[in-house]
Amino acid sequence: MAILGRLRGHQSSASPDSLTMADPEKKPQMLQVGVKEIFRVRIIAMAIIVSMGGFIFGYDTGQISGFLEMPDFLNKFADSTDQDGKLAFTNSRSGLIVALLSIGTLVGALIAAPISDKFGRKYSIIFWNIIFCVGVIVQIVTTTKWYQIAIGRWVAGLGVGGLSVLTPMYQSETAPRYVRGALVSCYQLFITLGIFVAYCINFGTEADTSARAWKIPMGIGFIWSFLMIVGITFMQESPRWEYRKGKIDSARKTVALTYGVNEDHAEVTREIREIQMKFEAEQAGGGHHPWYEIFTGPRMLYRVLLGVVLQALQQLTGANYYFYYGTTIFESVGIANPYVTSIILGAVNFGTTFPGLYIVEKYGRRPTLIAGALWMFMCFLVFASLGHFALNNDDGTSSQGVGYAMITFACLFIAGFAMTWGPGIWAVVGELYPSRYRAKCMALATASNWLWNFLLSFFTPYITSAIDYRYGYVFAGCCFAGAVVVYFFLCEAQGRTLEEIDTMYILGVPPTKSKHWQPTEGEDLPTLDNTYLTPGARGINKKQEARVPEELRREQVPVTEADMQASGARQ
Ligand SMILES: OC[C@H]1O[C@](O)(CO)[C@@H](O)[C@@H]1O
Repeated sequence: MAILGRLRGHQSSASPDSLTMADPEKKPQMLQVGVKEIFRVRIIAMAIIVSMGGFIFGYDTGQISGFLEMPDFLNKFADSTDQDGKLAFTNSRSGLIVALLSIGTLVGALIAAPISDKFGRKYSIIFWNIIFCVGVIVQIVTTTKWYQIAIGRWVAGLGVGGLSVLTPMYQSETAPRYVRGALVSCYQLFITLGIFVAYCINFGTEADTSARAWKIPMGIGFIWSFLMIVGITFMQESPRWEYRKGKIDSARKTVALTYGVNEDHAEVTREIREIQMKFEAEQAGGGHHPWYEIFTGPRMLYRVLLGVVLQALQQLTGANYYFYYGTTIFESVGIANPYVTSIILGAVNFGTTFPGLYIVEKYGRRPTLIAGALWMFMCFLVFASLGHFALNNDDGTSSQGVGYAMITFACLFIAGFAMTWGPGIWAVVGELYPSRYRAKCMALATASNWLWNFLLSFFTPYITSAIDYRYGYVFAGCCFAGAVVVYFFLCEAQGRTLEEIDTMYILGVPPTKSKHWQPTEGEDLPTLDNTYLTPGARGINKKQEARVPEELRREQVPVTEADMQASGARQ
């Protein structure tokens, strides 16, 4: 309910008051946001269908640790034996099989932005799903070639990577503004659901020693892609993309549909006008914005680096240490059925992501991420110390009690991650950039997430062999670093419009003071990307204005009272 209140707060601070005060006769019909507006069929459908992109990501992540233990998979592809003479993978082979998906995702994420700008969000989503299916086919048709599995995982990874940029982007461009944050966070929720379902399926097929046992969970991957492709064909294209391509009527229709109102409703007029102004502002500067502006634009280098570092740190917290190697880790601490342990980890991850969606709205980005990082730091310290100092008895046998304690701390860690850094980083990175650079910057930051995902999954077997559970201290250090980075560099975005956030970065508002920073009068004009193009209109002082680059000041697109009245959106 508090989230609801907050949404209402956004709504009222953004518009209706000024509308009604200026012209009490002609009250524009701004939407009152309540439970009915939030839980509409179209919004739920968007949350489920489009978040399938996250599900596919999570399912693939969860599947692999099961494969590495599966008798039939080992029979066909293992290249070594363990101390007990049982078939096993060497570090390089298991590392490659696990990690190639991440390399593919990295490439997929990087090329997703230009493809989606050219062909649209909707068709790109279908395209990346098809690529994912091709990757699955390449893996499934082999019977003996381990490298075919590796190549297939790389191709499937391209699809997962493309979807990891497209899903949050489509959702944020299409969702009604009052549920945008929650919808984007559903992406992470579905990642965790995918991991959990994969663990359950791994468990279900564990006893199956038949020759094709491993192909069942892999083949099931098709189902999710199929559902997403079918579902998305019934959804509208992103109105922002359509507008840019000149399909203005269709864009208006989509906005009306997503808000559940008529096309002449003030909400629709306002949103279409904002899209229009943004577009015109870009055209005013010649419409050509070379890619390197993402580094040279106003405080863009700072923001690109921040996004890249935050996404890297989301991986360096060490969550995937558990998700990729969970079964292996818990077998080595003497837990009888590692599949059961994985299912517990997956369930904790999924279950605690729900409160995560609430927490990030209720307490704000900075406190959530800082507290989460410190909590994860503490959990890894204990986990690593237990593993290194207490796990083995003098006679070399594992102590089950210590093993259980380690699992408890692993669960506490995962709960902390799922409530904070899991969904939180996708949300804050999406808020860092002005619209015209968003796709490229998000692709770069997402690629950083995948790069570290790859590096960690590939090197983890080697590092664990070398330093055993002391590896946990490395993650603990990174979690601590995460708290420091957020404290010193991330501005509080809670309750702010994207334009305000942009202004805070451009003006260099100190992150520690950002929560209470108040733009001076004039702030309320819906100048969108022009935030930094219209410093005067925002009432910022001379010193602050001087920090806005000259050429951007010249690009100013005036927004007059008359303009707003004509649009019927604001007065
Ligand atoms: O929930 C855990 C999962 O979340 C991610 O960090 C993505 O946000 C994945 O890399 C990880 O497997």
